[in-house]
Amino acid sequence: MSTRRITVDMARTSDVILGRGLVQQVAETWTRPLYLVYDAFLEEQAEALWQRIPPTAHVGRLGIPLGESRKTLATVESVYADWGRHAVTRDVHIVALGGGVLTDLAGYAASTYLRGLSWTAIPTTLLAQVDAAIGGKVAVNTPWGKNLVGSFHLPEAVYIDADWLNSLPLAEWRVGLGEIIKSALIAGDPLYSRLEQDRPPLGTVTDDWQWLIETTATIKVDVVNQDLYESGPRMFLNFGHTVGHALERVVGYGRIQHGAAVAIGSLVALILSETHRGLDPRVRQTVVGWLRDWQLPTKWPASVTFGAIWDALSHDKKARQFGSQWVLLDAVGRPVIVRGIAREQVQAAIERLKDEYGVFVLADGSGDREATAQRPTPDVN
Ligand SMILES: O=C(O)C(=O)C[C@@H](O)[C@H](O)[C@H](O)COP(=O)(O)O
Repeated sequence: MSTRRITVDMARTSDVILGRGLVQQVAETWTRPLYLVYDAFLEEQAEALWQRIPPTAHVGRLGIPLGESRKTLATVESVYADWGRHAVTRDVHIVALGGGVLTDLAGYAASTYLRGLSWTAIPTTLLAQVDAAIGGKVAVNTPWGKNLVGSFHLPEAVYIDADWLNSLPLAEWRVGLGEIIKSALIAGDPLYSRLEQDRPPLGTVTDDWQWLIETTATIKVDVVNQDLYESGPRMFLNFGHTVGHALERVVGYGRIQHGAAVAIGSLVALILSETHRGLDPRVRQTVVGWLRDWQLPTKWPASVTFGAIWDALSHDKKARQFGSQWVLLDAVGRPVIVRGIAREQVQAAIERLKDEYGVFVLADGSGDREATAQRPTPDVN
């Protein structure tokens, strides 16, 4: 029998557009039917944005109270229900306004409703601007693991306006720092050397911050361009997240900030990089200095046992039937995927972290309420 191969080959693009004040300008030009999903804590800003969109484009809007603990399928269902009420059809474009939790959740709802609606992300937190909103990974958490139910659904556009960050509480700036540090470690210079020279204070958007945001976003775009579906180099973006996500699951979603969990996870990955790949220990010293400067943790949460972490690691999305895979470093800018790290070796790395930096008691209220504490942004009116 002769065989024939015909191939579906579809190019997909996703524009990341950076600039101050750009969202307000662009909203006035939106004419197709639009539905706005936003973090309920951004009610005032969402109202201002809605007023800028021509009324003929208005289909509906929904503010959802969010936080990592509400990034669930139940919340997605409440979004579907509202889309059903508004008779959302395939030509309706979804606009998602908020932090990483909101863009992950709204993007996931958009990827599944009517088998996929087009969407645009307007990230309003540092985490979302440098990482979460870029690259089309959309997901919700399950009791078994972080972001376990999700898909790859590229937003048509991501509008990164750093002015949103001027109203962000310091704790929420810190949530995003873990991703900037991760990007510096996997991509190296110029980001790494810039952070070595200077770590700008949190709280106000300056030219230094604009540079850090644009550079980190560009690193992410470059990696996603090589490997949208994470079968290779995109795994590097998960540096520090293997143990980070396990910590979030073990202590309970929203009970530890994502940035704090990634900071601790990055130190474990650096220790393993030293023992398994010969990474220069001075890299870890440098990173510990950055974490201390920016008041991110270096210690291990006292209540978290190794057994619980090990169980949680089995749900890491990089794991395969043959076992776990880790993102480690041969050197700054030279990440590598490593298989076959034994339980005792992971345990030894965590014990070493505890010995060298100590443990801390996770206080109530140290959790992640990304975006929820954001105050009205003066420039959206
Ligand atoms: O976009 C990616 O790819 C990343 O891995 C970026 C991570 O920083 C981000 O937290 C992502 O959501 C984690 O991906 P996951 O597949 O482990 O859920």
